[in-house]
Amino acid sequence: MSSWAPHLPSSLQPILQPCLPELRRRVPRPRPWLSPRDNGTDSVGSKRADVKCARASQKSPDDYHATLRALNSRGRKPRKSLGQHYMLNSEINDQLAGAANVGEGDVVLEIGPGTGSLTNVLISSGATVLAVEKDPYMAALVEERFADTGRLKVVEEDFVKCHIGSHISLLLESLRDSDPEYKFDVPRSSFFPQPNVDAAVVTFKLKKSADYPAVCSTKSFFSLVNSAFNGKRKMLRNTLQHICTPLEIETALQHVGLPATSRPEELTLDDFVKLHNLLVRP
Ligand SMILES: C[S@@+](CC[C@H](N)C(=O)[O-])C[C@H]1O[C@@H](n2cnc3c(N)ncnc32)[C@H](O)[C@@H]1O
Repeated sequence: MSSWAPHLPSSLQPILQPCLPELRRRVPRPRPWLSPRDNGTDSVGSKRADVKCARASQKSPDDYHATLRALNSRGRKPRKSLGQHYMLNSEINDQLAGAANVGEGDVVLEIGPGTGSLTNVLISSGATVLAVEKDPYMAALVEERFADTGRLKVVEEDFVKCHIGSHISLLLESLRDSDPEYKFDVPRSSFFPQPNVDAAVVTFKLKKSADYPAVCSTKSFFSLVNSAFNGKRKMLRNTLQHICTPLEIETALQHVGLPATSRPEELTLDDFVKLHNLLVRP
């Protein structure tokens, strides 16, 4: 029998590829969606009909009452410490899945599924979802909700600390200088409980290594940029003192054609690359 090889979205391939052995172990091979007329064939036509059937059976509104019912069923109240603001607008979840171009056969990593409102849309789009949820009550709730689909594996862990997280940190490195594309606003009234700010959806495209600026060490480059922005609005000659002396920083800034009093928000990516290559020896 051939091993299960889910189609990975191209942007996630470099990241999820190393996780595939683990995904194969943890996520069961998706069960076929059985429609009443299903005759066991695996033709494209029957697959489409099956997905349609799954969509119809999966769709239930994740509105205010359903969310409250789900939380009450576990005796839970939203926890501020876990940022638990649940999405009440299924149209926004549809738009989210659309913005990420999620389709049949994709494998999606969802961090913090909560009650599963977005999970519902992802699974209905034909994706297999690997969800990492820190709250054990929500992990159990979402696992049960989609148990019969065979398309969800829940890992009850803190994403920041879990094994898959270490692979994804590579992804985040690639996103750091990748241009985000603004998609749409999500008003605060779409969430329960309502947060104090509105949200926005942005997409990122991973850069290929060839697109990266030529720095002698990616690690030390990101470390320098992080230190610079940690002291937001502070002069670089003060925030980078753990790398070299204020005089050396001022001299390097002048070499790049910048004032000795420069602050991080005044530098372009190219300026940071030049500054790094002057200050950090390989
Ligand atoms: C803002 S809610 C979003 C829930 C769901 N996606 C929705 O739109 O309704 C955030 C979810 O992430 C979970 N969460 C928070 N921090 C987490 C972490 N470090 N690792 C995994 N899950 C986390 C919370 O328990 C919660 O279920």
